[in-house]
Amino acid sequence: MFSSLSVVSKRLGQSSLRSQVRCLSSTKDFVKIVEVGPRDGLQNEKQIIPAETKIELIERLANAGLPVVEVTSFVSPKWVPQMGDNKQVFTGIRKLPNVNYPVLTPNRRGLEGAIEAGAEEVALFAATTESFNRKNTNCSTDEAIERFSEVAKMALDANLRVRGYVSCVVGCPYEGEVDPAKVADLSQRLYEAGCYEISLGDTIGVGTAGSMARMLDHVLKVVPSEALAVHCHDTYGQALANILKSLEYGIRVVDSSVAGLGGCPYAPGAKGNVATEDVVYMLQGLGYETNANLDQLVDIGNWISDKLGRPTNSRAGAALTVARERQAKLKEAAAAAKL
Ligand SMILES: CC(C)(COP(=O)([O-])OP(=O)([O-])OC[C@H]1O[C@@H](n2cnc3c(N)ncnc32)[C@H](O)[C@@H]1OP(=O)([O-])[O-])[C@@H](O)C(=O)NCCC(=O)NCCSC(=O)C[C@@](C)(O)CC(=O)[O-]
Repeated sequence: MFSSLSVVSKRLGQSSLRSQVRCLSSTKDFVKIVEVGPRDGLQNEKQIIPAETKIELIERLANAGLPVVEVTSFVSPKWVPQMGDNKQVFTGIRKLPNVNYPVLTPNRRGLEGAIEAGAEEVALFAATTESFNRKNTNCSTDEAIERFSEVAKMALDANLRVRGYVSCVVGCPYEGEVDPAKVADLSQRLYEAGCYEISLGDTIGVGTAGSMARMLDHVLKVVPSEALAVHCHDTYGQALANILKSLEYGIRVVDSSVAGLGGCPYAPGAKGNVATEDVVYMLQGLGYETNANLDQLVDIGNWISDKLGRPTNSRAGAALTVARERQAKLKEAAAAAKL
């Protein structure tokens, strides 16, 4: 049984989101990209990023054709000060009608803040290990399950869409290798709590195509591929391979972060998410539709990296920038030769 009947009807409403997104595609197989840079990326920055910069980033990402841009998180500012401007950012963005703007909420207080700001979609999260839950949200795994079940119910009652994250699906920074059965169990609980989509987070980027496959073998027994996403950090340079493996398993939702921003403040050593530019480049090469404009994404990645004072972490972004410059020089030289 994939889910309890009590949440099926609410999830059916939520699944219209998936079909809306699929309509964007014509004949090609569609992969939905969930851009998490403004939240997962910027939550990990040491420097304070002005709210205006975050707002511009979110608006530009939506304008580049991405169907989902995770905006911020309504977590305790004592725990993650970088997201302390959540309400200002959420209410400051000019929203496009066909784009979803989820926000992360760890507890009832966060949900109330999200609703007050006008959010229509929230994302809940829990990790597979006791230690990570303690470090990230100051509670045990059982308490995390209790919390997200309560918050999911409240959110669904308020007619919000609910997404879920499972953190540490392959490895945990405190406990090491993770048993895939634990991932399946937590994914099923989130699904049964009413999440329309469960994002499987390789939080510290230790996964390989092999360990992803073993984990997916378990999860797909309890949650259908249509309700799964992958969220791959690129610490070991395996993220694209892991996404490719997930595509083979029928998963068509990929979380990514422009310029490869990010990491989790409670996952020491974790690198950023896989870069959105790299994912789009790979998906285009495979013949998938994403609705994303790669040129615009490269510009956005370069722009936000400039703001942060460092080069982009996107390999495709960096390469395409060099290729563009070379192209421009060749054009200039050709024009000069004509004179
Ligand atoms: C869950 C808590 C709040 C528990 O933290 P706690 O200290 O146990 O909570 P508390 O209930 O005792 O409250 C402590 C203080 O925070 C306030 N508070 C309490 N809740 C909120 C709230 N929602 N918004 C604003 N304020 C809040 C509360 O009012 C109180 O304020 P005080 O009375 O001391 O002035 C805390 O641990 C927390 O905020 N953790 C979030 C950590 C986080 O954001 N981590 C990163 C996101 S997860 C991630 O990145 C992984 C993911 C999703 O991307 C996928 C992957 O890669 O795996």
